[in-house]
Amino acid sequence: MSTVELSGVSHAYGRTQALRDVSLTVAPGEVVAVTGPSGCGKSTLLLLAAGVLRAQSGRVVLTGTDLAGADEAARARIRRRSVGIVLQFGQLVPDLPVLDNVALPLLLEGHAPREARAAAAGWLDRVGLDVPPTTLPSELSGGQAQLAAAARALVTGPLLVLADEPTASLDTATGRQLLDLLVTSTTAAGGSVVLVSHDNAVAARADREVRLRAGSVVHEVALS
Ligand SMILES: Nc1ncnc2c1ncn2[C@@H]1O[C@H](COP(=O)(O)OP(=O)(O)OP(=O)(O)O)[C@@H](O)[C@H]1O
Repeated sequence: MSTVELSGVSHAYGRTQALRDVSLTVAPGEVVAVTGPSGCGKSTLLLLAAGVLRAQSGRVVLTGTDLAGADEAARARIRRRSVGIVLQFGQLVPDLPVLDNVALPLLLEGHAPREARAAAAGWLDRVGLDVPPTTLPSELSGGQAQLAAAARALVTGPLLVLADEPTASLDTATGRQLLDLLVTSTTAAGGSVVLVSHDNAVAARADREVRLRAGSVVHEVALS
């Protein structure tokens, strides 16, 4: 079973056709880089794969479930269980201390608060975010927020990590370390990673590169 499979997916925002007839299958353990110029549809592809956006045509099957037949609550459940998402600007819950932000996916899955916070503290440590656990997202730098978002994405041990420019706000060395952690911790457990990036160093970390232009796949190349 593929981790995620998009078949002939198209998506428009009003009159802007963001994706046209895109197909992409990501196998267990595979790392795929989605590249291409600004506005070519990379983020839209990621949001469709996560079931955040609903495909207007075509099919998205996420960890064996056809999302077309899943309502918003069911899609949120699959996402919580199987997907870790790192977006460009962290997108943490503003009112929650950073430790609770990272623990949140486990708390929503019914884990005991103590256990969830201990796991969250472990991931904050692994991503290298050294701030007091009561720090609020507004007190973090952009790079620190990105590290916290990565910890939150990894805390559940997801089958699929979707990362949109995950190293954009980080210095080169920290970015490389975070990328290594995202890839090795996910693939070691048989999970897959889809990385959206402009950065060639990020794309080079993938097994396969899928290049988009104006909403279509224009190039696909195996990197290793
Ligand atoms: N919420 C939205 N409402 C309207 N148009 C949108 C929305 N999100 C994206 N678009 C448009 O859809 C197209 C694809 O956008 P998308 O964000 O997927 O591209 P991208 O490749 O991720 O860009 P970037 O590299 O700049 O982040 C663009 O033309 C963009 O302007």
